[in-house]
Amino acid sequence: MEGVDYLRDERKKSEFDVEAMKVAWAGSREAFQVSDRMAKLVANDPVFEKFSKPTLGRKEMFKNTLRKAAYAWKLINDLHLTEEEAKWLRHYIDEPNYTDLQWEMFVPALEGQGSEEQKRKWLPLAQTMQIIGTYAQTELAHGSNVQGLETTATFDHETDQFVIHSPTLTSSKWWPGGMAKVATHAIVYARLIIDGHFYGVHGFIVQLRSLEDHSTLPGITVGDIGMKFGHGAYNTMDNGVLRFDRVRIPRNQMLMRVSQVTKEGKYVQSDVPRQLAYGTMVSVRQTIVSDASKALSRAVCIATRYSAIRRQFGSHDGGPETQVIDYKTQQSRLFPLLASAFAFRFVSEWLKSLQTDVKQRLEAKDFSTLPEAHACTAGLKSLTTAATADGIEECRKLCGGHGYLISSGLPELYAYYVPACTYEGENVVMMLQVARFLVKTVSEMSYKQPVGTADYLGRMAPLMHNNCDVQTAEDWLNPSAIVKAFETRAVRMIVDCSQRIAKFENQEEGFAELSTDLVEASLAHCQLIVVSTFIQRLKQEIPGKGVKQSLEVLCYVYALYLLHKHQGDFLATGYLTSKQASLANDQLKTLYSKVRPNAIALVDSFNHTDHYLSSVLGRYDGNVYPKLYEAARKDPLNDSDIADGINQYVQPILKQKLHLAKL
Ligand SMILES: CC/C=C\C/C=C\C/C=C\C/C=C\CC/C=C/C(=O)SCCNC(=O)CCNC(=O)[C@H](O)C(C)(C)COP(=O)(O)OP(=O)(O)OC[C@H]1O[C@@H](n2cnc3c(N)ncnc32)[C@H](O)[C@@H]1OP(=O)(O)O
Ligand SMILES: Cc1cc2nc3c(=O)[nH]c(=O)nc-3n(C[C@H](O)[C@H](O)[C@H](O)COP(=O)(O)OP(=O)(O)OC[C@H]3O[C@@H](n4cnc5c(N)ncnc54)[C@H](O)[C@@H]3O)c2cc1C
Repeated sequence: MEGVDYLRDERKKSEFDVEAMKVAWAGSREAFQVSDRMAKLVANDPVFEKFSKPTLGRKEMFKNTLRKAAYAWKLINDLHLTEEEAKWLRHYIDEPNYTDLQWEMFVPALEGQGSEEQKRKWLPLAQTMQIIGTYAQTELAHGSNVQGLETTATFDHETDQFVIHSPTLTSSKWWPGGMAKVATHAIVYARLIIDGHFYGVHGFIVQLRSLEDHSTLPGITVGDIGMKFGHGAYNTMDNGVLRFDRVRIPRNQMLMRVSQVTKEGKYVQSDVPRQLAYGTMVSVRQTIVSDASKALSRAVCIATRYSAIRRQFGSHDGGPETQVIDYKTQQSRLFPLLASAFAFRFVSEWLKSLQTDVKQRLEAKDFSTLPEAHACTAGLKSLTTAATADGIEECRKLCGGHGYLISSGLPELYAYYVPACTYEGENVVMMLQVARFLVKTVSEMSYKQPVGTADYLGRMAPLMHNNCDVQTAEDWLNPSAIVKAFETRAVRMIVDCSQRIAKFENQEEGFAELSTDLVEASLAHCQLIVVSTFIQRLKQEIPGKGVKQSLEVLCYVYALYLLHKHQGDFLATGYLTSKQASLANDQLKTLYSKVRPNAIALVDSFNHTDHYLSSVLGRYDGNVYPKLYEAARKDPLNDSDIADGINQYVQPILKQKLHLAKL
């Protein structure tokens, strides 16, 4: 039997309706149709071919990506694609480039932080790509600490302009995507100075390049920051360094939704919180959570299909060896990742709806849910990107030696994905933001009832004193037992930290001293959100034979896997006995055997095309070995029998050996 037959047999074992599961994964039939259409459009167009990428040099690779981005823009216009379709099209092209910054950061920054007048002027230009923008916040010496940025924007009364300046080497803008070679404009974050007084960091629209010939404008020095981790992965992007030598921009190019500077040089703070200036980061963090489920599902799809094809040991009387997916150890590494992909998918949908709600409230001048939205996006960004990056690497290992080949698709995916742990808020820094929110919520509870994702903190008394009543492994198949366990663990960890901080004379010092425990407490809170969201999603109608049941199994796998992984927390907080933790682990093993027959169908439900996966190991048809062989044959080193350099550097050594032998 060949890999093709193995996957065919696996698909026959499925206990649920795969087409219905595809819809559940996508969120709705319409969402499925849009993404499916765009995936096929990209996969079937030779312009978007990407197998040659690993063999290209940096310049060729960059140019190739520019060509694809230009072609994609033409398709978007020629085919009159909707915003949603265009987003999926860019996603499936699967090459980081300047358009990510244009659509995910530059346009949202104009939308979220521009005044109505500024939006009228700049948005049409950006939306039609008459200008190309980037988001220039991070500097050589400051990224996480936004208030520590050094670039200055000094108001000049006489000319009614701001003077944008890089006073030091360390103030050079460093990292912004698309900035080195493509962006014509940037939203530059700088310290606003009026009459020698500092008014905080604000965003300014600054033109970097001529719209006529693309040359850099006077006073601007811009370039690429150099090659990044992984060959093809993120090197299609021109992350840049940028310096300003007293560049002048009109006053009305400071983003003025949150605060304004008048012609007289007066600083006016609107009646909106200054944190709204960080709004672009909040909205991108939500997109990053959604992207995590896509990246993890991609790695899991490859590792699961290959695990069903790969056989090692266990052959008796010349029969076939055991499929590696049947090893319990393989299942215990793979199936929690499969479950996590679904969990992240559902939490990202929930986060999107939370954000829509916050946006509507902001328009009505209700800012009450802003801190919670910030904590949720920051925390879930951190949780999902960390788990996804680790998960991709685990999938690579699950594929044994072949996982190390570029043709497996996994090394490039990892290298492309791992910076998500750093950009848009370094993950530990983000978890500390969650901790601030939680500690503050606890400290305000005497006069303010916690709501939303923190409402369980308001049920502190019972949660602090109750004990788990699970007695059998079966008892763990109960959503309320699971939620109660996660709530209790989180509440006890948060309260413990809060009480210990309160003992410090200086609360900031206490927070810093306890920061490692606080990060763990924040993680417990965020895991509770993901687990609860999964459980809530299952309360909704989910059509299709066996779909809901399969998702229920995955939900339990996700929750009990976390419980097992963090059993130290659950035991230390005194809610569980070691016997109950061990029963959870027993149940987890039973659940793996329920996932097993459905594993291939579950990864088919992601609806990933072979083009998107770009993996010989993850091919839909399972024809792995012939295609691995074919891919290897295509390596440039195999172009000739005697490679360049052999005659020059190897033959002389061999000949020298002959000479020595004669002696
Ligand atoms: C191809 C890529 C693959 C996948 C990508 C997929 C999708 C993504 C799409 C596109 C992206 C493409 C490529 C990535 C490009 C990357 C871009 C970037 O990285 S841009 C730069 C991002 N930088 C950061 O995120 C910096 C992180 N730092 C901060 O956010 C803040 O400074 C920090 C939160 C650390 C706050 O520091 P602090 O000094 O404490 O804050 P401050 O005094 O300013 O504020 C205090 C007060 O405000 C609260 N607060 C902070 N932030 C927010 C917020 N955003 N909203 C609401 N409230 C906020 C803070 O908690 C505090 O509150 P309290 O006073 O304690 O109550
Ligand atoms: C691929 C990529 C693309 C990017 N694109 C852009 C872009 O388009 N525009 C842009 O402006 N920026 C961009 N960035 C920059 C990115 O946003 C920053 O790198 C990120 O915000 C982290 O900041 P940092 O580099 O200053 O890390 P640092 O803050 O210096 O982190 C270094 C270490 O210090 C720790 N640390 C920092 N502060 C604390 C604290 N208070 N408590 C405890 N530990 C702490 C961190 O946990 C980390 O371990 C990009 C970065 C990458 C990698």
